[in-house]
Amino acid sequence: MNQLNRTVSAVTDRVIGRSRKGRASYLALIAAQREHGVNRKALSCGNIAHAFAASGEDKPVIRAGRSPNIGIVTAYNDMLSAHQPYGRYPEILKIAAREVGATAQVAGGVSAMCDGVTQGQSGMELSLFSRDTIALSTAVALSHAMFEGALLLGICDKIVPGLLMGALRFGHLPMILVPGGPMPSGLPNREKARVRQLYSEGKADKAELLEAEAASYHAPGTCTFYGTANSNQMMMEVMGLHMPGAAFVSPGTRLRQELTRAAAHRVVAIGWDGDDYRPLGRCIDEKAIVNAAVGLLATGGSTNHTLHLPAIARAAGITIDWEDFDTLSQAVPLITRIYPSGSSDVNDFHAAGGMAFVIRELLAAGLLHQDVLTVAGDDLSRYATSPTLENDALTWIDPHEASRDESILRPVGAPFSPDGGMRLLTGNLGRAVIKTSAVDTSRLTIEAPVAIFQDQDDVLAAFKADKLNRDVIIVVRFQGPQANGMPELHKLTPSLGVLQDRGHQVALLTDGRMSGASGKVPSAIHVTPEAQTGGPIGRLRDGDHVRICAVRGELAALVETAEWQARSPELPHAEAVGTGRELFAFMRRGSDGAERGASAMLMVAGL
Ligand SMILES: O=C(O)[C@H](O)[C@@H](O)[C@H](O)[C@H](O)COP(=O)(O)O
Ligand code: SF4
Repeated sequence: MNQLNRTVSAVTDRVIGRSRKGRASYLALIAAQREHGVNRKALSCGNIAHAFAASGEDKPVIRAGRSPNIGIVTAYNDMLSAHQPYGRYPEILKIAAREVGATAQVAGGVSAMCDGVTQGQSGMELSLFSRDTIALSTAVALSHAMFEGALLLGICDKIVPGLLMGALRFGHLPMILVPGGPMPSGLPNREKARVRQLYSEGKADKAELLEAEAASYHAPGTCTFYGTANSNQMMMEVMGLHMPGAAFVSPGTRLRQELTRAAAHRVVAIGWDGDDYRPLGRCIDEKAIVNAAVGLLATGGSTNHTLHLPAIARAAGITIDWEDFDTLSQAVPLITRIYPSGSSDVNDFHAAGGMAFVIRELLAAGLLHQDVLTVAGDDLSRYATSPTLENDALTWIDPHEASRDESILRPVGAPFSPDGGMRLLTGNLGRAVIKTSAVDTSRLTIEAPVAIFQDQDDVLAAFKADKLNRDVIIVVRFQGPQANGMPELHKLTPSLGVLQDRGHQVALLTDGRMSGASGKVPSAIHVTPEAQTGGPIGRLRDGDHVRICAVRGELAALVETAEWQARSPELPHAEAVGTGRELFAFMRRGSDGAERGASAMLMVAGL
């Protein structure tokens, strides 16, 4: 085992120290759940009869109660191309469970929003809190207590974080995440983005734009850019919660089917009464959380995980913050370039060596904890191998060196960038996050006058009216969790990209979010405290000069101190209604700050 990198070790110790109390009570909870919780043996005859009434050919086995019964929590729907393949998974998993003398039942379904369908629409204001809704639905599913293990079917943005946040509260159960894989590559992401920029300038019409979009998003499977969904898949590998190498194998292939089948077999093998019991709550410990952050930084993953990883960690009694990301970022090199940080997509990445290469490189450099509890074993190097079929049987091999493409994957010793490009910004405007891996190095410091907006549509109107054709920092505020649910403002990307391509110094400053697919325009996002709670971003006035510097980690309003202190922030905005937003008012009002993960559910639960 390689010597652990000093920074990774120090951050891990910091996280362990900070989490000591929370983690101890969490481990006590899951131990108590296992010993005295409501488990199948504690259910009444009536409870169990209701549970197996419709179980068909599995009824005698479930009724006898002597074989493991696996709960399937599924995020299937037809809105997410990534989740569409899940429609057939319950049947596949039930058959696979029977092959090892077990049974499986769908414990429950969870909601799943496609952020691509809601991007730029009012539905996006439900997106972040759909994560906690998924966590709540996961708890409802598992509260049937009929299960000695669970399989979690989820891939996209808020779904994996939500599934884990809910499932961790049943962390005494062994669980495996079961992915579906990326859609085949269509129109390259860069070409799609080019047509979008042309359309935003009126140089392409709606028919051309729809043609490009439909050629890019064209089949079942996850979108092929490296956004939050595919960052989730990377994280599940480095946290050891998938079957090794399952992340980016294509849907509808024999290998995908065998990996899905193997997950059902494996969750039984690591189950309740076996001698290889691997409960989820022990797999997700401080080392796994730090490994997830390292994987995110090394691959240029989605900024959304600076919200989701703290939230997942809290559900396991662990606290990680933006200082930890920032410190790790200075020690973890960027070793992959996948759109928006490069021109290749996840299929190219997978074909070039993919996660097996990344994990092998990071382990060899001591940047990942190797001695971790995973669903596949006690050594993360299991995930530095690639699944394949040999004589029709699933096996794992060392990744082929030959396929490595230096434009996509680099060794730790010769990275694309010496740092992971996820920085913490601090200053008199509060704290924010900026991702630099997709930003040209000439744009890491932007100092310009601000143009203040309360809504992304107002920005687009100003752009169309040619009012932004200059050096400018676009401020979109009242976009935080308590204001309107902290939507992604990714719809701004094409227009801001046009301004940047015209040679202007352009940046975005917001208490909202960006998509994991956003990239080239420097954006200081997740500003906390948010405007809605009186945060200093609310004091900015049109024309103020602001400096955003990702090199020094600075976020500063260049306003004379006395003047700055004398200003009062803009008053909180009225809450929107429509598209169900009023139903999420309790989550907005109870939400804590972005750096804690923006969750009323966790905050009120005292987690
Ligand atoms: O964080 C993310 O990765 C995004 O939320 C992503 O899931 C979303 O779907 C984008 O909106 C897709 O990109 P386009 O909107 O550019 O198609
Ligand atoms: S990656 Fe985004 S756009 Fe694609 S299916 Fe998932 S949520 Fe929808």
